[in-house]
Amino acid sequence: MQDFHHNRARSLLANAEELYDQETVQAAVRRMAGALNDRYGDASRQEFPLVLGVMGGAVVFTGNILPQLTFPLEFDYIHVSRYGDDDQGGKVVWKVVPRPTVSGRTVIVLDDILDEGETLAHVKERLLEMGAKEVIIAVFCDKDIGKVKPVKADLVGITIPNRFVVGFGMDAYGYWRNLPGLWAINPDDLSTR
Ligand SMILES: O=P(O)(O)OC[C@H]1O[C@H](OP(=O)(O)OP(=O)(O)O)[C@H](O)[C@@H]1O
Ligand SMILES: Nc1nc2[nH]cnc2c(=O)[nH]1
Repeated sequence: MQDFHHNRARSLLANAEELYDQETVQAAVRRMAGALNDRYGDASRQEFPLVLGVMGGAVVFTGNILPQLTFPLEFDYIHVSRYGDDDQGGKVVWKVVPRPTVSGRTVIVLDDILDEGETLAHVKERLLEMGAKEVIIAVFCDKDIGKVKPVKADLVGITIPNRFVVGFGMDAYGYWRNLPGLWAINPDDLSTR
């Protein structure tokens, strides 16, 4: 079984195309951190935002950007999944829901990707229902799908082409969340697109 996964993961990567290397990814994260620091770093604002990472895909983005934020904040996470181990989205499934601490707060949501926008539209709606004062959506990448999305990101690292990507926290069939750059899977290797 381990052979199967090892070989499948290797073959997916061998056929994939690197779209953005590690340096480009890190430069985008630095730009995003700078933008958030400009907005929330002013001591006179007296704010204490709640930063929420959307697990699992946002784990790498979150881990990279958090140490670059220079203002006081509280960190927590939620866990939502719509793709599972598939390359096409389904129903939004909540695995860890937001805690009541969101009430009355400025909530900065960190996620790896805005694709069709269903996940973050759901997340934003739930946070507002729970009494968040304001929900700021910061996504590492925004996929150019050529359609209007149900939610807009307030801050985007990289706008990417309409390809299924892996790396920097994102997986294909459970593989390659650990890549430091962003790679597009070969369409021939996708099961449903
Ligand atoms: O804009 P959408 O089309 O809704 O897709 C975006 C969502 O898809 C990914 O999560 P996924 O469901 O793959 O779970 P994961 O984070 O555990 O990989 C990603 O982390 C986003 O949350
Ligand atoms: N890994 C991965 N997950 C996604 N979730 C929504 N779009 C994508 C994508 O392009 N890649």
